This record gives sequence, C-alpha cells and structure tokens, in this order.
Amino acid sequence: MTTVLKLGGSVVTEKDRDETVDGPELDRAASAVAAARSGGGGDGSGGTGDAVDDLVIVHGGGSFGHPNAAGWGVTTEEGTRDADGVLAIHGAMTTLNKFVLRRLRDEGVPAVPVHPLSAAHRDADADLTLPTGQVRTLLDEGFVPVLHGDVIAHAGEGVTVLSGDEIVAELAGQLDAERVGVCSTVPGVLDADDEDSVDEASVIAEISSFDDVADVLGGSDATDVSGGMAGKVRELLALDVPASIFDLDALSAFLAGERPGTTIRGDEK
Ligand SMILES: Nc1ncnc2c1ncn2[C@@H]1O[C@H](COP(=O)(O)OP(=O)(O)OP(=O)(O)O)[C@@H](O)[C@H]1O
Ligand SMILES: C=C(C)CCOP(=O)(O)O
Repeated sequence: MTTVLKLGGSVVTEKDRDETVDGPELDRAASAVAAARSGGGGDGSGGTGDAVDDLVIVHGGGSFGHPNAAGWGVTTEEGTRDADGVLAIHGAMTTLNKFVLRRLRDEGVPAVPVHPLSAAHRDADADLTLPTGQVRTLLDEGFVPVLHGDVIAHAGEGVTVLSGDEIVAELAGQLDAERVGVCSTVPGVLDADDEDSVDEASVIAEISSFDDVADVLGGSDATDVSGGMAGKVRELLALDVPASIFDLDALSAFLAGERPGTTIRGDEK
C-alpha cells in the first residue's frame, strides 16, 4: 500500500522567522514517521501495529520557500527568468530539504531526496508533467523518497512555483496511492477562516465540493504564494482516493490507518 504524506511547511518551519526550522515539531514528525514504519504508534496517539511500507514524503515551503518566492515575485502562475531568483528559491528549498532528511535519517528512516526542479515542467497551458519512475523505483528498493515544493521550468514564464500540494496530487494519481495525508498547523479545515473566531471554529468532517466550503476557505496566515487552504482543498478534491487534512497531533493516527481531521472526498469516491 502506497501512502503519500505532506508535511506542511508551516509545521516544520517557524512561520514568523525567515529560513528557520521548527526543530521540535520536525522531530515530532520524524519520530512519528519512524514509529509508523516500524509498526508502532509513534507518540502514542493511535498505532495499530501495522507498519507503513511504501511511503513518499513531500514537504512544503514554510518560511524557506514562501518569503523567497514572494521576494522574487514568483507564484504558481507568475514566473521569473532571473537565474538568481531560481537559485534563491530552489536553494532555500533544498536547504530545508536537507534539514528534513537529516531528522528523518536520525530516526533511522531511509529518506532520500528527489528535487522537482530537475524533473518537472509546465507547458504553455500550465499543464504539469512530473515524472515519477524514479520515485516508484526508490520505493520498490526500500527508500522513503522526500520531495518538496520547488520552482520548475514553465513554458512562456521562466520558472514558476510548484507547490507541495500539487506534488501530492500528482504523485497520488501516478503511484495509485491508497492513503493521502496533508499534515498542517490546523486540525483540519475549520468552518471559519477568521483568526479571531478560530478558537470557536470546528473541524469540518468531510468535504466533497469546493463550492460548499468556498466561503470559509482562506489563504494562509503566513506568507504564501500557493493558495493556502483553498489551494489544498482544490488539489485534493481532484484525487480518485479520499485525502485527509490534520495536524501534527494526529499524524500517528493517520499513519496507523485512521482518518483524522477533514476527509476530502471528490465526486468519484
Ligand atoms: N477554513 C480554514 N480552515 C483551516 N485553515 C485555514 C482555513 N482558511 C485558511 N486557513 C489557513 O490555512 C493555513 C494552512 O495552509 P498553509 O498553506 O499555510 O499550510 P501548510 O501546507 O502547512 O504550509 P506550506 O504551504 O508552507 O507547506 C492555516 O494555517 C490557516 O492559516
Ligand atoms: C514556495 C515554494 C518554493 C514551495 C511552496 O510549496 P508549498 O508550501 O507546499 O505551497
């Protein structure tokens, strides 16, 4: 069974401090992944004893990718042809990727990097091509591939941002993933995006239509060039399998086979 897991950039970095890893949160995520791979329950929140075998991890940009992309005026739609911009954004993301890999390796997870800039592109209609033969083969050989949001070549634009959420959706389809999880800073999609009312907001259990929740879907409360929660829900609704959005407290439960947080279920599921 193949599982695609996104570790949100807002989880593994400190959103208010540029290019700063959130060490304790990254450690929690890495140890939950390690425990799930060895069949345990991670931090104790719901293990069933079934080991997660084929696991692909994708991480987002957080305070590494988004401020750099915003500084160069680059989004998923607006590109740059400035090589210094490409290097700044890609370089920030590969730096974060090294931190994520290091923590996973420290926990004994056989994590190896896969960098989208070297493999993916968008055509002039913005249609994405993301080859995944290397990811499948790495999985078959026992590795845990770790991809990340990045910049990629985009016909007519130079390079644009490829979000981790887009990567999750593409990988899930191509790898026939049965489990798709997005771990963010919120316990799920909340029924209010207004920060003042978040304490009273409750988690929406299931979403099957964008229009039903469009009113409550906002961007991100951190710098974000890829659409925040609205972008996430849109990408996940297009999948052939249900996907879950949850927070770090629920990561072990997700890896143990549960569906914590919000389940995103498009029409066909
Ligand atoms: N209705 C909503 N429910 C929950 N969160 C919402 C909602 N509307 C907007 N948000 C925002 O979406 C954010 C999560 O999206 P964000 O893109 O920041 O997460 P991420 O994927 O963890 O980070 P990154 O994009 O850096 O990888 C929340 O922190 C919150 O600010
Ligand atoms: C900003 C960059 C380069 C990556 C964005 O990925 P995301 O955080 O998953 O949206």
